[in-house]
Amino acid sequence: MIRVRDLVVGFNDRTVLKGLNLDIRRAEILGFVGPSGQGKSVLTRTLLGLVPKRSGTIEVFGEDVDRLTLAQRRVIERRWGVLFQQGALFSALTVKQNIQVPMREHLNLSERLLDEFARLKIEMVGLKPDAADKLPSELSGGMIKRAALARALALDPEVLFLDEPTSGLDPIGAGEFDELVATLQRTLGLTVFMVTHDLDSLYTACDRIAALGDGQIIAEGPIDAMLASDHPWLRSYFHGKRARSIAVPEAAASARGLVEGVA
Ligand SMILES: Nc1ncnc2c1ncn2[C@@H]1O[C@H](COP(=O)(O)OP(=O)(O)OP(=O)(O)O)[C@@H](O)[C@H]1O
Repeated sequence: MIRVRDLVVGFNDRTVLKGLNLDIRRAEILGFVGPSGQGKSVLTRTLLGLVPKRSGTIEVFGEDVDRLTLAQRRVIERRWGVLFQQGALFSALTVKQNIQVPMREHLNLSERLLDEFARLKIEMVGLKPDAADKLPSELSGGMIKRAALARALALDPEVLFLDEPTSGLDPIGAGEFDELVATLQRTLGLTVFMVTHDLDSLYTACDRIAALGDGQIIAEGPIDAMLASDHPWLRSYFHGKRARSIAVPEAAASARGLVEGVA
């Protein structure tokens, strides 16, 4: 779906991505991890064409992005949806109006259809219908994320880019959001690229994980491959103190389930 080869991206005298290779496969949820400040957001923004690359190739839907005309580029932009880290809803617009922004930009629809489609997206992300006319300031953190997701889905994208979608949510809210993304991915056949620091998301929602370190992919594969890696950062990330509280060994987890079940 997306193929990145030898990608180099930098700012002034700092090179952030140093010959990075990555494939995002159709209909998978790919989790993207790595230490802070390594360039996860920079990669996302480069894939979206918001940051220029120094060299390398990016193919999206089989097309080399360097060879696209402006019109072709706009067609591709309609095929992806984006949810940035800072929610980024327009604060002066209601949820419905926010969702309709990309629709108005790319489609020529009647007001009646715009309302109908917005209503549908609101329902898809599990918000109540009355959320439509609320302003972002009237919503909880979890509802804002859902509204931003509804806007990312506005044009029925094939690929969804999520930059730390669960940051700022409590564990229950984060878990519910992961479940929502996984359900939407399955029912709509979406391809999802998700930058995350959330270990729970990696365990429960992601089909594959790619880890960034020193400007390149240091490991790529299902969670088991991450757990087996002996790269120092991956070891401390997946086997550290925080990780151990989540990655309960299976036997212990089922035993605990039994005990809780009895109680
Ligand atoms: N527009 C820019 N101009 C100059 N430097 C930038 C720009 N955007 C990002 N950088 C730098 O690139 C590096 C990577 O930043 P990026 O935000 O991608 O990290 P990250 O891996 O997403 O971190 P985090 O996990 O903390 O969000 C940082 O050192 C950042 O300062």
